[in-house]
Amino acid sequence: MPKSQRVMGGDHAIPIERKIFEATLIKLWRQKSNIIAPLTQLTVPIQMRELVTVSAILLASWIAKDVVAFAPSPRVLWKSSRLSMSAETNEAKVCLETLEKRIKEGPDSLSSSEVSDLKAAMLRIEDYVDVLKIQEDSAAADDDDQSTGGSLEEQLYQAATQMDGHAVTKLLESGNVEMDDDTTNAAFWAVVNAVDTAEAADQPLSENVPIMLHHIFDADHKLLLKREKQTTNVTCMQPDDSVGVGGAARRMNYIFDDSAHKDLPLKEGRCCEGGDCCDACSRNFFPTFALTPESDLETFPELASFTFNNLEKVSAKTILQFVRLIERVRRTIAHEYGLPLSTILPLQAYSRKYVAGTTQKGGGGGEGDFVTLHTDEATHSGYHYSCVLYLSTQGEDFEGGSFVFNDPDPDAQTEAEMEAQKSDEENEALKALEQKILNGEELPEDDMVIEVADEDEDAYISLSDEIRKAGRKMTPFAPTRGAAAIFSSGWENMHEVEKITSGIRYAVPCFFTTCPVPQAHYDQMKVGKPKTDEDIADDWLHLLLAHRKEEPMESVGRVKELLMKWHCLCSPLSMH
Ligand SMILES: O=C(O)CCC(=O)C(=O)O
Ligand SMILES: [Fe+2]
Repeated sequence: MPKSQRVMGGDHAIPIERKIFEATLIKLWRQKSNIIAPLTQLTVPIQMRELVTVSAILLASWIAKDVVAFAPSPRVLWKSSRLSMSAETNEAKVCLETLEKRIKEGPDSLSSSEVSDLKAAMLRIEDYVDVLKIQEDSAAADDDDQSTGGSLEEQLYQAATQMDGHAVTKLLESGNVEMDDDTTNAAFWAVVNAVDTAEAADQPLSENVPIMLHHIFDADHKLLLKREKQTTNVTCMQPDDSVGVGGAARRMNYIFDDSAHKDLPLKEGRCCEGGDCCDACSRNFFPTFALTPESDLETFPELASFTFNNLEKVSAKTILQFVRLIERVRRTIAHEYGLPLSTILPLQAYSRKYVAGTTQKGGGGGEGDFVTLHTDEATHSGYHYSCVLYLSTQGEDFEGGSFVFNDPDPDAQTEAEMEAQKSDEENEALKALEQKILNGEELPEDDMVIEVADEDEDAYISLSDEIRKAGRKMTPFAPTRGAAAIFSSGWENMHEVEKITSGIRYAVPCFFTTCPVPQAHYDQMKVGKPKTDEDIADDWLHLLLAHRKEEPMESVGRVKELLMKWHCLCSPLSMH
């Protein structure tokens, strides 16, 4: 029987208007952005019963959450979209009736027993879903999909949500259809579900996981190209080691105190030690690098403190989301700087928490309320391209804390010029005075005061700030959640983070290198570069997704391997 007939069987029609649900869902969507991701699945045409069942689960979880914490896992959502039995739909109907009451009569209209009934019904719906049956259904439906699959967009959406990597590849290769935001998002949650299911069953990951991830990463980058971007081209700079004692010290690899950073003698050109950078440098701002639900700390709580070194308690959805964002940055760098994707690897990426009133512990990622002026490539010679992705919004989550590019001010006078100007002005004034005296003019009292500089008494600026900003041109950028700055890591892009005066600021700095990994390093690995999609799936599992407790040395080894194999994990075999 074709799948569409099976699903649409009229006997179990549910007497609830689709449009009521759509309206309610849109309302909820606005109110609760943390459930937006699964909801976006509903904007494409889907079967009435699927819609009703998914709606019931989403709404029920939303209501139950107001009373007790309860949320359906993405796995349940995914499975629920495949329900086709009358029993489940009856449960869904009961849920919906209770929900309708709640929607009509307001949040307090449900008694606690109705809430527990609702929760019990939810659990029963979950129980009805039989993984094996779903697999059989989708296998049986495969052929039917070919003939009755609807528009290409619908077919793509179906294939993506069913984790049918090969069907997605075929449709995309036809060149007649692309993954839009909804399909990409649905595909992402389908992957999360597949990973969670495999983990629960202690099964290896299917080859469809990397295949779908490659398509998601491709789509993410194409979709980003349509969003706003502001680019400023800048001249690449590097330290000029031929100058002075500082240069001699740098030639000996002596590391300088940061307070001297802005005074480093520089020359034009890219340093890019050991790598292969583009010889043009720039700064790029993307106000919506990540969409709101993608950087939501309620949906992805572990994004706030993410490090590849400790994934033991991090959910697969957050790990996948973090990787997805970092890969979006990597692809953007390749695109912006015209570099082959395979030549760019992440060297470091983590979440950084800034707390007002704290001091930074150590140079790296500890808490603190500011970051002193620095150049990323000076911090690590392998950092060639940088990105900071923001998870908080200035003015909402914290005050202060602007990201600032700090450049020499071309219009600023040097100290010698300032002195010369001062004495010129003094001389002029003296000459004028002399002339007046020679002319026998009477001198008003004011003329006895020689005005040499404008002093604005009101504009108070601390001495340390005055020194910090003297002769510098500051270009501040106000962080907002989901925004990102991507820039070349050289001395042309010296930057700092201004002191945060209140609140907490979360950011994800990530640094990329163009230094090639020597083949010998791959050869030393227990499992070398992946050769098949199954190999890539195994690498995903072992390097990122298998939750385990590790000794520090184990995790260092794993992260090193992860970063070296990043390109292999995140791009299809044909691009390795
Ligand atoms: O948090 C920021 O805005 C910038 C952080 C930064 O510059 C760094 O980690 O190198
Ligand atoms: Fe930095």
